Amino acid sequence: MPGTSYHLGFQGRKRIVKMLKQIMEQRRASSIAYDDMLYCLLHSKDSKYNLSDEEIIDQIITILYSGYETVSTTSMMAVKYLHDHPKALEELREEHLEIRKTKKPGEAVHWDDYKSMSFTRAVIFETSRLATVVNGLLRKTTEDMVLNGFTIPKGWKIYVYTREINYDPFLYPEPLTFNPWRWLGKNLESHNYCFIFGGGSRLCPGKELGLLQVSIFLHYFVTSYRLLLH
Ligand code: HEM
Repeated sequence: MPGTSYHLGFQGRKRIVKMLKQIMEQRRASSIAYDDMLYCLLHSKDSKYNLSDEEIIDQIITILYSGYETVSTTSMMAVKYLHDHPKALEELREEHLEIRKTKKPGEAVHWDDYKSMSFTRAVIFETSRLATVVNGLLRKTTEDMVLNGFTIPKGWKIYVYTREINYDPFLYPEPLTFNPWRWLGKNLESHNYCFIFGGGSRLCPGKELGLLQVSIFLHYFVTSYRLLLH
């Protein structure tokens, strides 16, 4: 219906599809070997992986949307929570200043540095939980299912509302408090109720990339800037 967000979303999608079709035409007419995903999808050597234009466009839109909105919102909310919780900000800064001590000025951080950022990872998980950047997961029943006495018929689409799980006081005591320390040493990430990155065979394929991007953003943010209260 015109005027609704849903309608605007559809219009936006039409514009992106048009742009992607133009880019694909230009790429097909060009002999340049681009080092990106669109090039790989257009030039798949194995016919088993050949996708139609429509499927390629769907893949690119999925990656653009899933990879952009999640990482940018998590980074923004982490800055907000750190601003509101100076102790957490201080501990995070210490973790990153320790890493900088092992580097020359301007030297980039490496994979091992990223793996050592345990408090940073806890800050990101706590941010994702409290802000619930992704509200829920979509699934479809492949057979009749009985849950708590209710039958969900085969073929129904289900929305698993993960905010409800993220705020469950039995799983996360004082659920509305920003407490990154709750994630340290307890293996909460691998519990079967932790759906921050989804679960099962549809688990977010960009999980580690997303965590890496937010960690690197926080590294430069806390080692290059100071947050002041006004
Ligand atoms: C903090 C960052 C991110 C969060 C919190 C996040 C969260 C999620 C969640 C909850 C799902 C649904 C999984 C399920 O249904 O079980 C998902 C799916 C997906 N994510 Fe992420 N994601 C993040 C970053 C990324 C990045 C960086 C990429 C790629 C560049 C990405 C690509 C995808 C794709 C392609 C899917 C669909 C997978 C499928 O349906 O099989 N995500 N993500």
